[in-house]
Amino acid sequence: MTDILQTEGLGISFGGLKAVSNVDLAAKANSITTVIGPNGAGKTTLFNLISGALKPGYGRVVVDGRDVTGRSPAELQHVGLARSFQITNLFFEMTVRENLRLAAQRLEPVRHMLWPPRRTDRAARKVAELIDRFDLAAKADEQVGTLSHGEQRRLEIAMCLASEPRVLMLDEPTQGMSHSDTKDTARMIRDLATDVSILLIEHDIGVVMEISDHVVVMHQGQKLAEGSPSQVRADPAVQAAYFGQG
Ligand SMILES: Nc1ncnc2c1ncn2[C@@H]1O[C@H](COP(=O)(O)OP(=O)(O)OP(=O)(O)O)[C@@H](O)[C@H]1O
Repeated sequence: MTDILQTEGLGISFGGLKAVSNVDLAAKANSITTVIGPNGAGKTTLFNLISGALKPGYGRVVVDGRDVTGRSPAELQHVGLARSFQITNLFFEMTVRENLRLAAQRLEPVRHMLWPPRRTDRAARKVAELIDRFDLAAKADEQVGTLSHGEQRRLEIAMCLASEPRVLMLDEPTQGMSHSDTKDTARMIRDLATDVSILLIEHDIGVVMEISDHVVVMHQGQKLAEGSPSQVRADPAVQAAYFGQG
């Protein structure tokens, strides 16, 4: 399998703090790569560096063989990298279908936007597919503000997929969810990896162990270990830095 996303010696410091220090990461196509680590380990900062929210101090970000270091989130969307910002991208007074329709809009060639009879085809198909895939049919015409927290989180992920990215970054997708919503969301994320490569930050170790193909452990800004879920779990350095905490 080829690497769809790589970081090479990536890092940034805030004053004297090495928040992310010289991190090499490689995510395989159509797999789930999960970044774990204790609070303050540098996971979110690493995501910010990859997704263009922060400019790296040094190092490179490569998506599908292209150097995209320092590009803006909008530019990265064009090379197929999308990041879910939890529920902050949702329009709460619009329906689920309308939210998805807006997110799918960029699938339409510009000439179709100017020619109404052809306009809806591809985006409408995508919206229908996402409603089905994310179990949102019963809520499709409800205002987003009336949905449960778990449904809103699922919709946010669905909206990221509307633009058909090749890499999807999810930052703690099960945070604040009930046990049953967590299980459903984990299953959906696992299913998604058949068509999109997923880079995940996840605190729920049960979810990490169940759905990850590859786990990268961060500690004090550095990559401490990586491997399969069971390899990482058995690593004494990881146990001391992370699992040993609980
Ligand atoms: N903009 C910033 N300015 C200064 N320090 C920062 C900034 N962003 C993050 N940090 C610091 O960098 C370190 C790494 O933070 P980061 O949020 O990346 O960790 P994390 O692993 O995502 O933690 P958590 O699991 O608690 O979300 C922390 O010490 C944090 O205080």
